[in-house]
Amino acid sequence: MHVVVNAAASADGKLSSRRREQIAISGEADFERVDRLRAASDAVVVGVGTVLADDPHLTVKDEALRSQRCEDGRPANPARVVVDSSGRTPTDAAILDDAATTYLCLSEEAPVDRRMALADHAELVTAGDERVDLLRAFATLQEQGLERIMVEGGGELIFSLFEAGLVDELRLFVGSKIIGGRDAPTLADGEGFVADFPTLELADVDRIDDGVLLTWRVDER
Ligand SMILES: NC(=O)C1=CN([C@@H]2O[C@H](COP(=O)(O)OP(=O)(O)OC[C@H]3O[C@@H](n4cnc5c(N)ncnc54)[C@H](OP(=O)(O)O)[C@@H]3O)[C@@H](O)[C@H]2O)C=CC1
Ligand SMILES: Nc1nc(O)c(N)c(N[C@@H]2O[C@H](COP(=O)(O)O)[C@@H](O)[C@H]2O)n1
Repeated sequence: MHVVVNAAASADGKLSSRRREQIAISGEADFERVDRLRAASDAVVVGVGTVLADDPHLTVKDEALRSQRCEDGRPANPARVVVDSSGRTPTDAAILDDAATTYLCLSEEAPVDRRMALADHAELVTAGDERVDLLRAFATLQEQGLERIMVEGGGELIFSLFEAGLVDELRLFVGSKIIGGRDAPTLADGEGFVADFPTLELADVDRIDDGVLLTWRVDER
């Protein structure tokens, strides 16, 4: 399995505002790059915080890229995955439509009524007692044949994936906006590290529009 975290941060390092509303940090060229990365992936992963904030669809937008996937014998869109301990994903969320298979990674905490409501819309994976055990959940995804994984956020999930040692690569677009706010989400939120900080090796720097795409490989821990 190869896990790529892709996100867009403002010049001051925020993924969105303190209102946790979706903000277009990427410009047209970067959104096209993100679309190509989605098209090259077997699954696109987000945390339930992103589903509740953004109601994302997480499909490939370019029809030519979807057609190419079909010609290659793959589904038109990659699978979608939500990390959602207690099954808070609304049943009318865009991510649960018929455009792609969706996996909901739950923990044992998820109430039976939520499981029953969601089972009609998604494949349910249970891993972990309270929060989702990411190592076990990702192992189950791999058993389903999902090898090329793209994670789109948000900051809580990205921190936990670094903590679990699951990230192989980080692609961060830094855009030309200042968002500010001490409570605005950043790339890696959660508890934060105080020692054993994950370290990165810079692989590429590309200018895109008025921003910069930084590609790092994550060192083994
Ligand atoms: N600019 C960008 O590229 C992007 C920006 N965003 C922005 O980020 C914000 C949302 O991010 P955020 O609030 O951090 O939410 P996340 O999308 O990171 O989801 C976090 C939630 O996932 C659930 N979860 C379950 N298991 C785990 C685990 N092991 N580790 C971490 N989380 C777990 C938790 O909810 P529970 O306990 O209920 O399971 C947790 O609160 C929005 O404002 C959105 O717009 C999002 C993506 C990309
Ligand atoms: N790459 C990128 N740049 C930005 O500026 C963004 N705001 C995001 N957000 C992510 O994209 C998801 C929306 O996907 P759909 O268009 O609905 O398919 C959103 O939920 C964030 O994960 N990404």
